[in-house]
Amino acid sequence: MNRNQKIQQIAVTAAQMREIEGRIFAAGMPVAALMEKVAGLISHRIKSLFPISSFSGKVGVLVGPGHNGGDALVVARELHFSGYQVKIYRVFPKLKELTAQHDLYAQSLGICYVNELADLEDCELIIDGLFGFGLEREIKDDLAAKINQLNQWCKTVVSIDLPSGLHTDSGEVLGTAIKANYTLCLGLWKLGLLQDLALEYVGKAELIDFEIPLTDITAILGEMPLIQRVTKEFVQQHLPLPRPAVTHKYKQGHLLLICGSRKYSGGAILTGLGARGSGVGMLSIAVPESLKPLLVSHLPEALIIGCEETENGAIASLPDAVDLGGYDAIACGPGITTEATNILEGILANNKPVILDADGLNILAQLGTISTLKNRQEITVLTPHAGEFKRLFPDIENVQQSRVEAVKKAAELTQAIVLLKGARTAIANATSKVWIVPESTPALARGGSGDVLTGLIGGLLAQGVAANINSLVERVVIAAWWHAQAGILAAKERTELGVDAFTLTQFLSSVLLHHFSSSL
Ligand SMILES: NC(=O)C1=CN([C@@H]2O[C@H](COP(=O)(O)OP(=O)(O)OC[C@H]3O[C@@H](n4cnc5c(N)ncnc54)[C@H](O)[C@@H]3O)[C@@H](O)[C@H]2O)[C@@H](O)CC1
Ligand SMILES: Nc1ncnc2c1ncn2[C@@H]1O[C@H](COP(=O)(O)OP(=O)(O)O)[C@@H](O)[C@H]1O
Ligand SMILES: [K+]
Repeated sequence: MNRNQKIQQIAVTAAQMREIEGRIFAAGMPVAALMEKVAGLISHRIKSLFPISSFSGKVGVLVGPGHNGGDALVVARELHFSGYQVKIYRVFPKLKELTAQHDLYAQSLGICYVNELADLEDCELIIDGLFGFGLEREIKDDLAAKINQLNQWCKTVVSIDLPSGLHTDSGEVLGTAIKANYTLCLGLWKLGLLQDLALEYVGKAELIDFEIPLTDITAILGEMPLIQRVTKEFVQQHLPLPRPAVTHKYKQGHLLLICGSRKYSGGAILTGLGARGSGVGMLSIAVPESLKPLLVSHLPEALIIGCEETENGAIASLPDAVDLGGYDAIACGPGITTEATNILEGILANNKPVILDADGLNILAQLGTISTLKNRQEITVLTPHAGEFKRLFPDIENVQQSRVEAVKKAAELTQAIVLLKGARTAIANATSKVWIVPESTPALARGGSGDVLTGLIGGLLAQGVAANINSLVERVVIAAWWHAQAGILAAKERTELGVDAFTLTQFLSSVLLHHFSSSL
């Protein structure tokens, strides 16, 4: 794996970034030299994103009191030298020493300084250098009002490091925050940029690599950082590809899906199609007897097991002939309704990897037996969205404000793999490792797309079990990435409104062709 691939996998908190920078400075790198280097890279990127020939060249630069403001002043100077018409708006009279020096120099060059935010209204491009990872307190009063005013303007805004006002770790808005079109994140991805709460503010985000030595990164984060961004390279490493030349269907995993009811029949089909997309060797689907013809017509390759039904058309029991021990993995939940309680108890008592979603999770919450999950010998995967998560873990607070912390706690509590769905899905296991899927699309915010994910996870897990892979969490992680990428590809072809769950299943193999065709 090359340097870029390695650093793309890392996400850091403000405290970790400070420690990493501290090592660089302690090793002798002058702070001023680093600022010059970093801001040089930022200027270069801004010049290529917004060539002076492509607009009026009028740029407003917001300067805060710390080194984020220092970066902004160096950028202002470089853009000025390149012919842009730069106006600097310094928001605070008091500046950190290095920032103050750049401020003096910019003044000496005759760069225009303005006294009011309103004086930047004729600028087409705004550079946000108010706060970076040093923001400690809420933004209030006058400054908050100015940021809100700026957000009302239809300007292109580039934020340095992160949009000013966002909490570096949680992505929470501290009072108010700048809505950026671009965020140029410096050195290493800040965790907050990967949180649902931040997304409305971040715009397109990219990493500006200023060559932090890998030794300094590993000294603080370890060889395997506890929080990882899921990258294409990671996925490629863990996909069940290429298949062994000599194999047969049972060696490629046998997955049992337990899903559907008279009321929710489509969920069973979508879960089945998600599993189909995984390439799993054998697929069995247990549904209420009356759904059998429907399932056979949609998934002719699957073994459809008709089950006795309750009066309301939910699965009452699995046929005696079904031996749960005969499957590599069992996924249960989509559309089963909360009547199927005994089914859930049965599969949890069985020692096979289990994936629980939707009503499977709701039953678990009703039973109040979440704490018994930690006694299971085999892995359990829980895939809640935020609502299901709150029902399952009522004692874990602030789920949306602190998704990474929440998912970590849930995994510790249950010793399960917990996947918290969202715009930036986060997955944790009992060793406190967290993976975040850094790219997705709101096109997926539609009924049924979660069912597809359950089937995909199930199929990848079953293949992993059949292949005797000793760590299976990666299979869950790659399923979440694959699912999100299918949404992205489908949205590119069909627009964000064109990605119904069935369509999503049709894009699963396109993802592999799109990203990995050279090695398939
Ligand atoms: N040292 C360097 O040369 C480098 C600097 N970088 C830049 O430096 C930034 C971090 O710099 P700093 O540690 O100076 O922090 P910031 O520039 O993010 O801001 C900290 C300053 O803002 C003040 N402050 C915090 N919250 C406030 C609030 N709500 N209202 C008013 N004032 C508030 C603090 O007292 C402090 O003076 C990074 O985000 C990045 O832009 C690095 O990325 C690259 C290397
Ligand atoms: N705004 C969004 N951006 C990206 N992905 C989203 C967004 N909203 C939902 N998703 C994804 O869509 C899926 C929805 O799953 P879920 O809520 O279980 O729906 P359902 O039960 O109807 O299938 C999840 O994988 C989730 O991560
Ligand atoms: K900023």
